[in-house]
Amino acid sequence: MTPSPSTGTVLDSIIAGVVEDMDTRKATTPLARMQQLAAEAAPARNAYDALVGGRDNAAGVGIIAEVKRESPSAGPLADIASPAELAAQYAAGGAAAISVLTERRRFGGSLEDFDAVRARVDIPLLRKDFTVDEYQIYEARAHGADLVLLIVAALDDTQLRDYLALTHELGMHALVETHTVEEIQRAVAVNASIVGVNVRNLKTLEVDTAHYGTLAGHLPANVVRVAESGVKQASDVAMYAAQGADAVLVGEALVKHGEPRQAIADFRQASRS
Ligand SMILES: O=C(O)c1ccccc1NCC(=O)[C@H](O)[C@H](O)COP(=O)(O)O
Repeated sequence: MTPSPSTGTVLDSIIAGVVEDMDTRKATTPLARMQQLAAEAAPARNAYDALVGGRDNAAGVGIIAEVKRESPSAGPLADIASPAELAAQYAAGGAAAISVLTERRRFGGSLEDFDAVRARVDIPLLRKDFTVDEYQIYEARAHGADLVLLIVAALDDTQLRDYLALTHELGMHALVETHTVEEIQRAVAVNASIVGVNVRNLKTLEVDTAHYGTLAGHLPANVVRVAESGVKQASDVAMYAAQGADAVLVGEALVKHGEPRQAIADFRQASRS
């Protein structure tokens, strides 16, 4: 059975704004032109390989380090004068990939931030947005993304399958984000290869780091397992790694940290057992 798409009020309101903004961009750059730009972009980097490296315990868990200016739950997080410089610090600290929020209204992100980061670092980049239309997937590729976010709660099964197929067709991977056992089952049913469990409930914004451990047993061994959100310190990363996470997505703790490069090195070190 295909559950109805997002019912959470926060998620619904974010998506409504995302669609309005996307329609404005479509008026400037129609789908056909965006498809052409995507086809002309340099080939995507292999984000799957970069993240599966987190299974090598000697290297420590993979860190997906996020460029996040603000959020619906916390408001303004950090005055990021140069997303490119922050990303360079992340890469120097050993991040496996970088996530750049491009949603404007609630996260203060933009494709300009994404472009600045893309121009500066050569590791896989996640275009972190609320994907609800194929246009955004072509757009991500046109801007040099290697990875897009597909939130299961925001998509019906047909969209999930089609958007994952398009992502792969364009040479990218998708981080398929879940929050419940049923959503994991839906992700697995479409053969998602990278599955995230977000410990932040996007309907209530409640964060419970114990939630990853509750769901981890439902993640098949053949997918790259990503624990998302809630990291405050290195011990949180160590906990996710001990529960089988191959990679951990960290936003707030890194953008608020005075030394993000060192923080990532510490996170990776803490996850080695
Ligand atoms: O961060 C939020 O408040 C938020 C609200 C509604 C939808 C999504 C939201 N965040 C997206 C994320 O999942 C996080 O940016 C990411 O996992 C990093 O989380 P954190 O390390 O807790 O900043």
